[in-house]
Amino acid sequence: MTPNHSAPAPVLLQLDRLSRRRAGRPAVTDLSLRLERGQVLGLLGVNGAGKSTTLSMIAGAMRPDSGCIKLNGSDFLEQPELARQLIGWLPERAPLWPELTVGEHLDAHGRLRGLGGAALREARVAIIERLELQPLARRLAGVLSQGQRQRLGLACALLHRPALLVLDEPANALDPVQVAALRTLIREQAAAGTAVILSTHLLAEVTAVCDRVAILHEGTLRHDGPVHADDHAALERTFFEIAMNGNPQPAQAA
Ligand SMILES: Nc1ncnc2c1ncn2[C@@H]1O[C@H](COP(=O)(O)OP(=O)(O)OP(=O)(O)O)[C@@H](O)[C@H]1O
Repeated sequence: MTPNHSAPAPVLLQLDRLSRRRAGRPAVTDLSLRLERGQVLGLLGVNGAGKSTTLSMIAGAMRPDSGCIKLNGSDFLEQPELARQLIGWLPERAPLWPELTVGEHLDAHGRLRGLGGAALREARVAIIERLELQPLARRLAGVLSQGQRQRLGLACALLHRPALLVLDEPANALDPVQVAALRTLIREQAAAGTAVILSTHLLAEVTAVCDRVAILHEGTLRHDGPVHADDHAALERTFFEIAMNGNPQPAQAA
C-alpha cells in the first residue's frame, strides 16, 4: 500500500483546557478540541452537559475562566475582533429585534461584521436567495413564526461567509422540509471549506451531517471520534452509555 504523505488539513479552531464556572458551579472543565477547515463536528450531551456554554465561549460571547482558544492560529481571547470576522453564530435563542424587518436584520448584522455598500448588498441578496427568505424580507421579525425566526438567525450567521459556523440546536422549530434543507446547507458549507460545530439533541442529525462527534457530560469531554454514516446504532450506544453511566472510557482522540 502506498503511504499517504499528504499534509494534515489545517486546524482552524483549537480549544486548549477551556474551563468556565456558572453560578458558582463548573459548567465546562478542561475542554480540549480541534476542528479542521471543512469539518463538521457534532456536539452532543444531555441537558446541562455544557454544550451552549462551550459554544458561547467559542463565539466570543462568554469569556472562559481559564484555557486558550486559537482561531486560525491566533489567540482569540486577545483579539476579540477575530470572532466577528471569522465566526458566524446561531445561538440557542436567536436574539432578534421585533421592530426590525428581516432585511433590516441582515443589514445590521452585515455592518456589525464590517460589510457595507455593494459587498453588503451582494451578501444580503445571496443569503436571502439561498435561504428562500424573499417572501419574508419586508416582514417584521416580531411577527415571524419560530421556524422563520430560526431561518433568519441562520441567515444572519451566514451573511458574512464565516470560516467557522457555530450552530446551537439549529433544527429547533424547523419543519421536516426545512430540516432537510438545513442538512444540505451544512454539507454545502463544509464542501466550501467552512468548519461547522453543531450542537443538537437529535442524534440523527449528527449521523446525517457530521464527520466527527464530541460528547460532553457534566462539562467534560467524554468522547471525540469519527461518525460513521452507515452505523447510527454505534452513535446511539456511545451516547446512551455516557448519558447513563458517565464515561467508562477515556476520551478518544479523533
Ligand atoms: N444562565 C445561567 N446561569 C447560571 N448557570 C447556568 C446558566 N445557563 C446554564 N447554566 C449552567 O451551566 C451548566 C451548563 O449548561 P449549558 O446550558 O451549557 O448546557 P447544555 O448542554 O447546553 O444544556 P441544554 O441541552 O439543556 O441546552 C449547567 O449546569 C447549567 O445549569
